[in-house]
Amino acid sequence: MNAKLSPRLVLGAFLALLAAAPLFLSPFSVTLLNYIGLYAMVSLGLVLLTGVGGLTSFGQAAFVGLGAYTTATLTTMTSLPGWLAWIGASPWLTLLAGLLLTAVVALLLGSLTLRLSGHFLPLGTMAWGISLYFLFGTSESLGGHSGLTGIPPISLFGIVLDTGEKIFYLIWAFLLAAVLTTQNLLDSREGRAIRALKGGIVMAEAMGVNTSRSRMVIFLIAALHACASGWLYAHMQRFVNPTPFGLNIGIEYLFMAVIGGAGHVWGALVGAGVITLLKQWLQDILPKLLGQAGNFEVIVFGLMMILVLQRARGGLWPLLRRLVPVRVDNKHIEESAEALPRRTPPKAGELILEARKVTRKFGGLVANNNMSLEVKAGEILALIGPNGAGKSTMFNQLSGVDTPTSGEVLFMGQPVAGKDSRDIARMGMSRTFQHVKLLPTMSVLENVAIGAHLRGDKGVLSSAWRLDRAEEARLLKEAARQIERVGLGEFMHAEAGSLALGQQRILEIARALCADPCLLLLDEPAAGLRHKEKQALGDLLRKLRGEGLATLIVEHDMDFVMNLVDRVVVMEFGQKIAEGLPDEIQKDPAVLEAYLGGVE
Ligand SMILES: Nc1ncnc2c1ncn2[C@@H]1O[C@H](COP(=O)(O)OP(=O)(O)OP(=O)(O)O)[C@@H](O)[C@H]1O
Repeated sequence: MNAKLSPRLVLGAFLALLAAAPLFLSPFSVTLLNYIGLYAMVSLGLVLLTGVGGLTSFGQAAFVGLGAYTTATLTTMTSLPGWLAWIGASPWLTLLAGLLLTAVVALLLGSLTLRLSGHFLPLGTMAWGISLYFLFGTSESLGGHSGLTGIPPISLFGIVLDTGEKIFYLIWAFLLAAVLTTQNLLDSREGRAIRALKGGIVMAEAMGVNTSRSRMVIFLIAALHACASGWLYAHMQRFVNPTPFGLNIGIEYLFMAVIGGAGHVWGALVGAGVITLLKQWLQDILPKLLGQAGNFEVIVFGLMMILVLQRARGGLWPLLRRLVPVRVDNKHIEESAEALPRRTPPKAGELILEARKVTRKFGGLVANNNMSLEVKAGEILALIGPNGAGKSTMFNQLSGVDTPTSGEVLFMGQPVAGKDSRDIARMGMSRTFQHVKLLPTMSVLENVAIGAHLRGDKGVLSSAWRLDRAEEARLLKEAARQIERVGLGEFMHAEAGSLALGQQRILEIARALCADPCLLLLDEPAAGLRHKEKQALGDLLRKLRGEGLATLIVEHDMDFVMNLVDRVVVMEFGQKIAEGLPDEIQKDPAVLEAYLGGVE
C-alpha cells in the first residue's frame, strides 16, 4: 500500500524531534529522557537475549553495576596501581576497561549458566545478579552501601558534559548506535543464526550453525550494552551506590523489554519510555489517591504485566506499528552478486553413504537390526516400510542424530558416529525433517538462506557495522536461486509460516540445497503435497540426480517412490526384507506380504 510511510522519513522525524528536545523541554523532562535512554540500552540487550534468543535473564542490572563501578572506582582513585596507570582517570579509557571486565565476567558467567535449560537459566541469572549486587554493597573499596562520590563528568571534544542537557546527546547517540548495530546484526548471516535460537536449534545445528556460540554472542552483547549504560549513568549521576543494580531493577529491565515488545529492537525504547514515565506518574498520583505513602506503583506494574501477557504478548511495539503504518520493504536480491563457490562434486557412482550392519536397540526393543545400505553419487535410494518398521530410527543413524548400538555409518568414507550435526553438515550432508522445522515468522528467503550458513564467514562485528554486505548479497542470491529452482519464487518474501504444509516441505528442500550438499536426506518429502506439486518435486529430484547428487528418501507414497527412485530398501520390524529396483520390489512376495499387500 503506497499510503504507508517511508521508514527513513519516520526515523528522520524521530531524530529531529530528539535533537530538539533539550531546547524546548524542562530540565526535569530531559533528565527523564536521559533515564529512558539509559534503561532502553539495557532492555535492548534483553530484546536480543530474551525476545529474539529466548534466554531469560534477571541479572542484567549487575552488568550495569559493573560498568558503573569500574568507572567510578578508576576515576576516583587517588593513585592507580602501576598496571592500570594507562587509564589515567580518563572516563573514555575506563569505559574500555569496564567493557573488557564485563566481557570477561560475561564469558565466565555465560559458560556456567547458558548450558542450563528451562527455568534453571533464569534462576542462574538471579543467582549471579544477587551475588554481584552484594559484592558492590559489601566491598569497602567500593564504598559499601553508601557508594562512591566525586565521579568526574565526561569530556567530549573539549566540552564538559556536566549537565543533563549536555550528556543527553551522548546517551542518545550511544542508544541509537546500539539500536542500529543490533538491527544490522539481526539482518545478517549471524542474525539468522541468532533468530533460529528460539525454537530452531536442531534445524540450525543441522545447517551448520554453532548455536552455543550464538547464545554466548547475544549474552555478551547484552552484557556490554548494560555495561555502557552503567558507565553513562555513573558519569551522569556523579556518584554510585548499589541500589540501582539489584535484582528488583533487573526484573524491571525485563518488564521493559516484554512490555515494549521483546522481539523488536525499537520495542526496547517503547518499553523503557512507557515504564519510566508511568512509574514517575504513578509515584506522584497513587499516594495522593490512596492517602498514604508507599511503593504502590509496583502493584500496578504487576497487574500491567499480567494484562500485557494476556492481551498483547508481542508487547506494545506491534500495536504502535499498526497506528503508524511504516512501509516494510522486501529484501533486495542483487542479481549482479557473484555466485558462491561450490564444493568439488563427487564422481558419478562414487560411494557417498554406507551403513554397515547398523543395530539400534532401545532397551529390549530392536528398532534397527543389522541394517546395511549404500547410496552412490547420482542415484536416489528410497527407504520404505510400514509404520513402526524403523525407518526414522535408521534415518537418525544415517544423519548422525543418533548413534548405533553396533555397526557403523560412513559418509564420504568417514565414520559419522561421534561427529555433531555441524561437522556432518560441513562434510556435505544436508537434510529435511519429517516434522517441518522452519522459522515461521521469517520470510521464505531468510529461512532458505540459513541453509547457506556454512558458505559465508562474516562475523558479528562485520554484520553490526554492515561490512558484510557483499557476502550477504551472495548468500541471498544463492537462497533466491534455490527458491526459484524448487518453484517457490512467488512466495520469496512471504512469511514461511503462511505457506501450506506441502510448500513448507519444498522450502526445506531449498534450504538443504542452499548448503551445496553432495548427499540429500529427505524425510517424507511428498507428505501433504498435491499431485502437481509431487510431479514438480519428482522432476526436481531427477534433475538433481542428473547433476550427480546422491539422495536418500524415506517416503510412504508408493506411486511417488516407484516412479522416481533408482533402488529401494524395504524394512519391516527393524530389518531389511528386500532391496532392489522398483520393478523388482513391487513384485517381491515378501514385500507384497509385509507392506504392499493389496497394492497392484
Ligand atoms: N527413542 C526411542 N525410544 C524407544 N523406542 C523408540 C524410540 N524411537 C523409536 N522407537 C521405537 O522403534 C520402533 C521403530 O520406530 P520408527 O519411528 O523408527 O519407525 P518408522 O518406520 O519411522 O515409523 P513411521 O513410519 O510411523 O514414522 C517403534 O516401535 C518405535 O516405538
